[in-house]
Amino acid sequence: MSRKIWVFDTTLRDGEQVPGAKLNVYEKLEVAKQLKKLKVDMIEAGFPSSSTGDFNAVKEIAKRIGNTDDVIITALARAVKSDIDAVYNSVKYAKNPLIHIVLGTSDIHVEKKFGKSKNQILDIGVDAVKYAKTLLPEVQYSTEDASRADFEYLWKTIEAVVKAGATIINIPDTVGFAEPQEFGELIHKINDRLKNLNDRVLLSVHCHNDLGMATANTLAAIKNGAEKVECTINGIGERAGNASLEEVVMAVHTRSEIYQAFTNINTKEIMNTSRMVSGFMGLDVQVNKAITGENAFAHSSGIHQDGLIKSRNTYEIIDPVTVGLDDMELILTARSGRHAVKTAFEKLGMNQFSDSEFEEIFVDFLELADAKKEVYNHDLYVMIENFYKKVKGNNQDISHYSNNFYELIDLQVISNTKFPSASVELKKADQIIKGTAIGSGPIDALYSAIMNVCDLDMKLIQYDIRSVSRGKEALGKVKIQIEFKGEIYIAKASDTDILKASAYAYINAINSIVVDHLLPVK
Ligand SMILES: CC(=O)SCCNC(=O)CCNC(=O)[C@H](O)C(C)(C)COP(=O)(O)OP(=O)(O)OC[C@H]1O[C@@H](n2cnc3c(N)ncnc32)[C@H](O)[C@@H]1OP(=O)(O)O
Ligand SMILES: CC(C)C(=O)C(=O)O
Ligand SMILES: [Mg+2]
Repeated sequence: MSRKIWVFDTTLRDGEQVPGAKLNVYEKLEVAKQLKKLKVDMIEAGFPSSSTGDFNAVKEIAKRIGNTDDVIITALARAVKSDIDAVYNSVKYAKNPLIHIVLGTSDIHVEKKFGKSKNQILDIGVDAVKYAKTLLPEVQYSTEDASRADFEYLWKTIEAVVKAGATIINIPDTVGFAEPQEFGELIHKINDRLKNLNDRVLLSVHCHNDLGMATANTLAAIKNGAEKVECTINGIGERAGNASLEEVVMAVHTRSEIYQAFTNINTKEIMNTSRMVSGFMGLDVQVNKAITGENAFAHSSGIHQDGLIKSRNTYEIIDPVTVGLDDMELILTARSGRHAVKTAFEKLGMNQFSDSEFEEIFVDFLELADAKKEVYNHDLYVMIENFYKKVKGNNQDISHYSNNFYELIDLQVISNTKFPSASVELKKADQIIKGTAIGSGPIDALYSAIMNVCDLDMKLIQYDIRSVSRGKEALGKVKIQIEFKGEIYIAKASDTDILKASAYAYINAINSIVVDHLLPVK
């Protein structure tokens, strides 16, 4: 029988422990609002005793996001009265508040961190739970560093805090030391004893990714009786991060026959949540990251693209729509094969060529792809038009399409503190068009100058630049998102000159808009 797995999101507490990822109260509220849309069961909103700012953020989240029955709001406390008071005084505004207490259980923590005996630490933990219970009925106890603790002491702690009133027992693999088989066995043993002791207490896990096994350990725990999992969006968190929410949830969703479980998560909100967290925290998502990485649903090699065109399940185990994307992406590169290229032409309504003509076009395609890395739809128009010009003397219907695209001829950008300015020269059909602009910075000036030339009402909503190689000749890779008439256009370009890369990316986006909205009717 399928059972529910409770999803506890700690992006705003463990996730926020990432250096530089600190959010202000407004950003925390926005993320919490989005987590509610994602339908997580519990939100750990912060560590209220750490600063007045965090106390206020937790309080606002409790008031504004915790005001309905469908979400539990919690925050973390040490086994210290003032920390517990801070949690209580901030989460108490929620409809369903929970106090979360953490205290070490391994010999290393007990002896080295606290310099106390095991019995002393046990008493501190029990007293903390008893005190928290005088404030709220729901109390979670985290046995920090449980995976490195002596098992009988760990169990003695669990038994004592459950008797003191803890309603959730959380087993953390605090330093990501556990291995899936071993962690599964640990959870199995605890689950067995816990169900005999008090079957209303929820068994939870919290895994870290130091050896890259946070997701695997969390899933092993689910198989062995864990009822609640602690995760973060994009797997962010202390050091190598936590179990990634999207990976755990999509594994349970995709392989439910193995886990015999389900979660309440609205998977269609996964990408929105990932992008918001990455944007606010300034933490890029690794391109090949499972589920939320830029390439997770992008296919670029010919054999895969051919398989996908014939039947999507050849290389696709999750429909991208399930996680909130529009569709899979077939990226045309020099590794693409004939099936993918032909399909791309067909999608643009260009399939009037014979097989032998296509072979010639495909040679041109490979030449362009080798030079340009990624080939866009507007490149296909230009390519086909050039082909017909070459072989048939420019008398085909489609020959007027490329007259609508823009090409960069030259640019000059002056960056100074007072008036950063740019001038550009673009080509459209046989015309050379020039534009100038000032801006708040060099890229703003450059993009304003191009926009003046193209006269399109579009909005730049994201601009990312990164270096993709080392040294003086390093390539700058620019990725942008543009909004035009409510649609989002993503475009990329790379060049050793970052201003040129920025301009090429912008012009790629503009030409994609032209393909969709401004080409003459076929
Ligand atoms: C595994 C985890 O992720 S745990 C959560 C980690 N998160 C954080 O640390 C949140 C941010 N932290 C902070 O703002 C601060 O460290 C505070 C407010 C918690 C404490 O600040 P300070 O009082 O200045 O103490 P400091 O951080 O230097 O040292 C920690 C103290 O707490 C004690 N402590 C650590 N964990 C616990 C615990 N779970 N229960 C009780 N005491 C604890 C330590 O032994 C040390 O005590 P000592 O001063 O008697 O040696
Ligand atoms: C507070 C606890 C659950 C924690 O973050 C850890 O042990 O990693
Ligand atoms: Mg942690």
